Amino acid sequence: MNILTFRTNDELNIAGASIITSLVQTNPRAVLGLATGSSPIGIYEEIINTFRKNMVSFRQVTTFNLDEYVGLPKDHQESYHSFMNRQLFSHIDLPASQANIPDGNAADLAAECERYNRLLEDAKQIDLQILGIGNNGHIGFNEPSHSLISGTHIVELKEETREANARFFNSIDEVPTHALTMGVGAILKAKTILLVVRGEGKAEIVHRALTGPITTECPASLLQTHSNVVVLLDAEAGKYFANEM
Ligand SMILES: N[C@@H]1[C@@H](O)[C@H](O)[C@@H](COP(=O)(O)O)O[C@@H]1O
Repeated sequence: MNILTFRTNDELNIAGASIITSLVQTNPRAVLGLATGSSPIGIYEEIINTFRKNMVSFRQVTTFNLDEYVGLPKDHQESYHSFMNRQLFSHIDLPASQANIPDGNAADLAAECERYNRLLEDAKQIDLQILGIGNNGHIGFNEPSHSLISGTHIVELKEETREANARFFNSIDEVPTHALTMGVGAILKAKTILLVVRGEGKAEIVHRALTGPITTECPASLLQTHSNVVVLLDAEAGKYFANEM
């Protein structure tokens, strides 16, 4: 595992974006796994800057997003469809037909999970998966549990996750109770995983996940079993690693 701590957000964003853009420059048909949340936003901004300088094209890239809320209209400000359009897709040349996000409004959610699993299988392997980490150690929306699910599935969000995400809504009552998420198996199948964590609030959980026991009660701890994980931390999130590097 390659754990990097950055003094400034700019440095972190440039490093994260350059890992992704150099992958796409060398492999224009790369398959990218994308994440929402506040952590990847600065990296997406840097990717857009690189695109605007005509240094990279996403025309042949395929993307898979990790997750989506159930029952939130696609055009709701906080749906992950809206998030991705706002933060990345509307600014680059990725064809809409190659950008995959689970449909949390599908009439048959189980069939939607199957459809998403099939798309992932057809794509063979995600070349690079961007990840954040939840306050409770979740990845995507794979919540702590006594067992984890490998494929895309419906998940009931933990109260603490709804509380953490309530900051994006008018009140916690508006935060959906369920989501569709790629499973931990699909995430770990990615060739490279890029974990991005920012802020003091995440310092303890990211340290526990990467150095503590590997347990389904902290889904991010399973990243320790993957052979190619790059971790980008800001100084605050990385404070417990300071003595170890
Ligand atoms: N489903 C997303 C996760 O994929 C993300 O990692 C997490 C952390 O978000 P942030 O980066 O804002 O801390 O938020 C949500 O719960």
